[in-house]
Amino acid sequence: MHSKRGLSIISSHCEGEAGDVIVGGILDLPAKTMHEKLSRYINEYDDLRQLLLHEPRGRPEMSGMVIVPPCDPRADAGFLIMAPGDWVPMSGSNTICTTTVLLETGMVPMNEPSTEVKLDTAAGLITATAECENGRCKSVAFDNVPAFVYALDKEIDVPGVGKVPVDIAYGGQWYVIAQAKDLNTVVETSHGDELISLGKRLKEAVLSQCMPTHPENPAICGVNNIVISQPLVIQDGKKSVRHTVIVTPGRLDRSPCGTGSSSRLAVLHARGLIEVGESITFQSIIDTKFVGRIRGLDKVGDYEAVLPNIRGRAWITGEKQLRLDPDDPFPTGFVI
Ligand SMILES: O=C(O)[C@H]1NCC[C@@H]1O
Repeated sequence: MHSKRGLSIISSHCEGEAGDVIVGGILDLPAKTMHEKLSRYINEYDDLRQLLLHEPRGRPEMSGMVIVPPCDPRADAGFLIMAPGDWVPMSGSNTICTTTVLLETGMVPMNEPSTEVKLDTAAGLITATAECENGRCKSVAFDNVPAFVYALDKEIDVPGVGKVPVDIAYGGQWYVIAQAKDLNTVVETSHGDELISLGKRLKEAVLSQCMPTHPENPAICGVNNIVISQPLVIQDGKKSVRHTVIVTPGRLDRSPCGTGSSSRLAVLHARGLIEVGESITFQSIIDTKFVGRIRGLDKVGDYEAVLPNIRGRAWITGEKQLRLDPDDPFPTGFVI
């Protein structure tokens, strides 16, 4: 076997959402901040993202993480997130996958019954706490970066639907949140193609009207993904909401989406629907769950922000050595 490139990968999934964690075969690109490091990887290693995530090696329904040295001295490790459409500053399901891989492979020492792991990301420092038993992570809860609302009830003209109110919020990535009933749809897998098409149209329509921009880092701007939601339900005093997230360039998140759920915590708090310390269950389109909680309040620039905590579980699914044959006609894969 002759290879031009090789990557060592531990594969995993978090609540159904696949995340491949690259543990070897890619060198660090030193930088002062993780966001600068992310920019260097985008400029110098985007071929590796395409190699891993595009067909025939990858598929749109997965992400890839690169473990790198952190820039913040408080962190145990850094990681950068490759999505099928681009690189993103933060991801919830992938934080849970990465924490699980770091602890279950011994890259970060595991302590039972719980281990705290500090992870440096391009969005900021994340603290993950894993409940550990017999060498395994039984759950991972992470303190996300502050989440805040950019707009509530913004009227958007969606082609083929008409005017619908949407919320726009940041939770580590930028989200547009719409109600399924306003789009004449339901959050069910049988409506998958329709949900993806609506998500793409919504994203384009929002971007033609505004450009959400992070006040502390203007490079974090635009719209990453779309949340389409069923109404919030209160049963026996417990709050839950079923939603799906249309991830760029157009596929459904299998998990309840940690950054999307964080952005929803900011919106729910702004609407007076959830208090600090209260929990809410976010349910994905395949019925998997994250538990979200607001652990406190903060400010980001002039925006009132909430401090989200998101809990879920990941499982390691295998190990692989990805190779690039010098004669392979698809060194950066292909997208259909
Ligand atoms: O949990 C999340 O934040 C995400 N899952 C895949 C797409 C998003 O990054």
